[in-house]
Amino acid sequence: MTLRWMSMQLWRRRVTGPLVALLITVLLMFLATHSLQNNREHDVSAVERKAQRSDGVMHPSSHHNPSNTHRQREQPRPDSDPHQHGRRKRSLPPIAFLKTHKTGSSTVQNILFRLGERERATFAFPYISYQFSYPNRFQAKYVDELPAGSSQFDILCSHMRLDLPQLKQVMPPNTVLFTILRDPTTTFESTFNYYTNVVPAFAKAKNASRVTGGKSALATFLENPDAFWNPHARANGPAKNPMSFDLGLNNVAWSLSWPSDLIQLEDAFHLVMIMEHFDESLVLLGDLLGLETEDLAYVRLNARAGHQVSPLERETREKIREWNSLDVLLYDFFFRLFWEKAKDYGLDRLNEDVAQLRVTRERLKQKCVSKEAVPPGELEDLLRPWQSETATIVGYKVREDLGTQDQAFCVRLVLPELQYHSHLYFQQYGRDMRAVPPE
Ligand SMILES: Nc1ncnc2c1ncn2[C@@H]1O[C@H](COP(=O)(O)OS(=O)(=O)O)[C@@H](OP(=O)(O)O)[C@H]1O
Repeated sequence: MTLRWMSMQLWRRRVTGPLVALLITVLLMFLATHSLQNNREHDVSAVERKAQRSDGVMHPSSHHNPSNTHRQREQPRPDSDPHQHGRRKRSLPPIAFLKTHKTGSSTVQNILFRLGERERATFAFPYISYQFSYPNRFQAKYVDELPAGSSQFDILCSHMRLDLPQLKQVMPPNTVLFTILRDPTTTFESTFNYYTNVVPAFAKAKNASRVTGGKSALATFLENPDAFWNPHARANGPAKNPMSFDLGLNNVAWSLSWPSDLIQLEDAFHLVMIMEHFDESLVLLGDLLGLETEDLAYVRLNARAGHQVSPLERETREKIREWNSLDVLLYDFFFRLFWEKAKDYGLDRLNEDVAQLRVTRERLKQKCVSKEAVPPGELEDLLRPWQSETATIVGYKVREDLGTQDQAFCVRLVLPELQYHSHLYFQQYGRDMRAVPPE
């Protein structure tokens, strides 16, 4: 069975699925009309409740934020709006961003961090450290408590392995859920090089490469991945089909439920961004969330030093695609869906908005950044991205001639994930984050 064939089957299901749903809806409408004619005393409030329940992607049966424990904010913040539980300046919908690994997700997260901080959103942070107990499947109990005065979580955007029903227990019903995917070849290459010492399958290949005379760890691994990979080792999750793994799919092997699991994801996600079309993705995101162009401006974060990234040879690319065939399927599926959404938005309109975003992005970069691609050794602690043992991650220097307000904005624009996370956590809870307990 070829990937192209499987991809076409999935695509056909997408087209036939809505047709079947339409037929069922027509049938139900007919039956409902019939029943209404026979029963004039039908329960209007039940219909309203149903309409409210179906108004969004999340339908939690037991919400993590029980209203019976709701505590009112004792001292509303200065710009409070009584209609928005005294917190928001704007009506931003609740947001859940599935932060996939090595896909440009830290850049997206930084946009959400800035937005959330400015809008005084309540973040759903991990109970411990920066991730929701990754690589375990997400559980509602991995989320820290709702802070005093907040009635719901507004933004969740830390790394997790997705479990939709558990996520629905945490976030409100009208949450906008989105994620980002990247070409499976470069995703895997980046994952391998960043996590060489962390993922056991990769570390084994690295050790083996020491005796294979000059071959890189990646080349050694790709020659015979199964020799290094134990699918039962917990930390080996990202070693094969890392994006499928993060989305909670079976990443080990194709299974009969895979297509329907994928369709479920399609139904649940409002948008799946494509890293190779980052700006187009942001424009669609901005449209979903009602954002201004300035809100979407960014600098590329968490990038490896240029000398560590060399173009992959054709044979290597093919081997990576073969090893990660489910990620190829996943990516191709959402790539097509992305361009369907882009067409619905209007391609001319999209191009215009992308051009405007790029002008804004460039203007803000000129205003804020004095030097880019700065090696970690030259950066002060605050602006130094976390370094893996096997990859050098570069950062930015901020201009020194800025006024206080501009400096506050510019530092946030380039602030690495861990520093920004700690800052927001402290701001939200008035205490430091919990560290991972020693094993
Ligand atoms: N806007 C934009 N456009 C293109 N590429 C981008 C962008 N933002 C981040 N990146 C690249 O994404 C990689 C880092 O991804 P993540 O931030 O998701 O990594 S992490 O899992 O949070 O560690 C990392 O890829 P590699 O450099 O190949 O490792 C970044 O360079």
